[in-house]
Amino acid sequence: MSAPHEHASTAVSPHLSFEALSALLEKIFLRHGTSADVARVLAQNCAGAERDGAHSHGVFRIPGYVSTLQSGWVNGQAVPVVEDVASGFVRVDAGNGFAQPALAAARELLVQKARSAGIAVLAIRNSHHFAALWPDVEPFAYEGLVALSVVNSMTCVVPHGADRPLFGTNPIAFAAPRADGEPIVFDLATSAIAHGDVQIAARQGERLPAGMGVDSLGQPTTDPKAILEGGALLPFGGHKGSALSMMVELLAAALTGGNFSFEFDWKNHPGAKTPWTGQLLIVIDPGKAAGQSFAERSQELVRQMHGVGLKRLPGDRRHHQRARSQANGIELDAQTLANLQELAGL
Ligand SMILES: NC(=O)C1=CN([C@@H]2O[C@H](COP(=O)(O)OP(=O)(O)OC[C@H]3O[C@@H](n4cnc5c(N)ncnc54)[C@H](OP(=O)(O)O)[C@@H]3O)[C@@H](O)[C@H]2O)C=CC1
Ligand SMILES: O=C(O)C1=NCCCC1
Repeated sequence: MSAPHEHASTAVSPHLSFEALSALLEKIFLRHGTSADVARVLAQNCAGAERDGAHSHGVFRIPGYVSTLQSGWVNGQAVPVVEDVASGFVRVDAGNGFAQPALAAARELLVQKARSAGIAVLAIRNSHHFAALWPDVEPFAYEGLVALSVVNSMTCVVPHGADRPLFGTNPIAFAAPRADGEPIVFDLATSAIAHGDVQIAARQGERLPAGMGVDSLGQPTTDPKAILEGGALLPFGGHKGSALSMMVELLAAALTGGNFSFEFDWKNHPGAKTPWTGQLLIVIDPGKAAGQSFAERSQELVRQMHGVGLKRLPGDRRHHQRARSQANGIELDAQTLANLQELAGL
C-alpha cells in the first residue's frame, strides 16, 4: 500500500495526507484574511470532513468560505469572547466570526464544567457555521463524554403544513462513547437533504429523489436547480422533522442570542454564503450517572442492534472512509487540487 503523497505529482487522482491537505487549506484561509488561529481550526475541520468522505462539507465548501471572506460578511480575525455564566453554562460571543474557533476557545471550560457538574451547556452566538456538525461533538465522545449539538442555518426549508420557507437545514449531531470501537455518532440535517448535496447534484446534472423539495411555485420537484433558484427544501419525515427543525431554531438561536435562520440579510454582501446564526452544545459526563458504565451499556446496545441484523451504524461509513484515507491518503480530483492551489496562491 503506497504512503500518502505530500504533494500531488500526477494529474490523475492525487492523494494527500491529512497534514498536507490541512496545510494547503490553512494557506487559503490565511491568504483570504483570517487570523492564524482561525485558519488552523477551519483548515483542520474541512480536511477532516474530506478525509471522512463528508463531501458536502469538505473542500467543496472552500470557494464559499473564500467568497464570504472577500464579501466582508464574516470577520475572519474575530477573537471569541468566552463568559463563564453559571456552574453548568458557558456563553461565547463569536464576534461575527466562525463558530469552530468559538467552540475551540470555550472547550476546556466546557469540559471542566461537564466533569464537575455532570452536565454543561455551551451557547455560541454571533457565529457562522459552514461545516459538518459531527466534528464538534465526536471529540467529546473520545474523551468519554456524551455530546449533542444543534446549529441553525439560512431560510430554505418550508415548515410542514406551510407554503413558504422559514427554517434552515438545521442539523443535529450526537456523539456517545462505547466500550469497544469508535464512538456512536450521528449528524443529520433536519431537511430531507442537506443544501450542500442539492448544490452537488445541480453541479453534476443529477435529479434528486422525490420528496426533497419544491420549485418556485411550491410544486414538488426533483430538479435541484429548481430548488436552488427560487424553490425550497422540505423537512425530513413531514411534521416530525419539522418539529425538530423548529427545536433547533429555538435552541441554536433563541437560547443563545443568535439569529434565527430568517433574521439575517446578506444581500448587500454578494458572495456571502455562511449563515450568521448560533449554536448550542450540551455535554454530559456519564460517569455521574447511576448504574453500570455508560460505555458498557452503549456497547450492549450496539451488540443487540447487530444481533437483529443491523449492518451499518451511523458513523460507520465515515470511520471506514477515514481508515481508507489514513492508509492511502485523501483522494482529490486533479482539477479540485489545482483550484485549491490557485486559491492558496501556489
Ligand atoms: N452547518 C450547517 O448549517 C449545516 C450542516 N449540515 C451538514 O450536512 C451533513 C450532511 O447531512 P445529511 O445529508 O443530513 O446527512 P446524511 O443523511 O448523509 O447522514 C445522516 C446520518 O445518518 C447516517 N446514515 C446515513 N445513511 C445511513 C444508513 N443507511 N444506515 C445507518 N446510518 C446512516 C450517517 O452516517 P455516516 O456519516 O457514517 O454516513 C449520518 O450520521 C452533516 O454533516 C450536517 O452537519 C447540514 C445542514 C446545515
Ligand atoms: O448543507 C447545508 O444545508 C448547509 N451547510 C452549511 C451551512 C448552510 C447550510
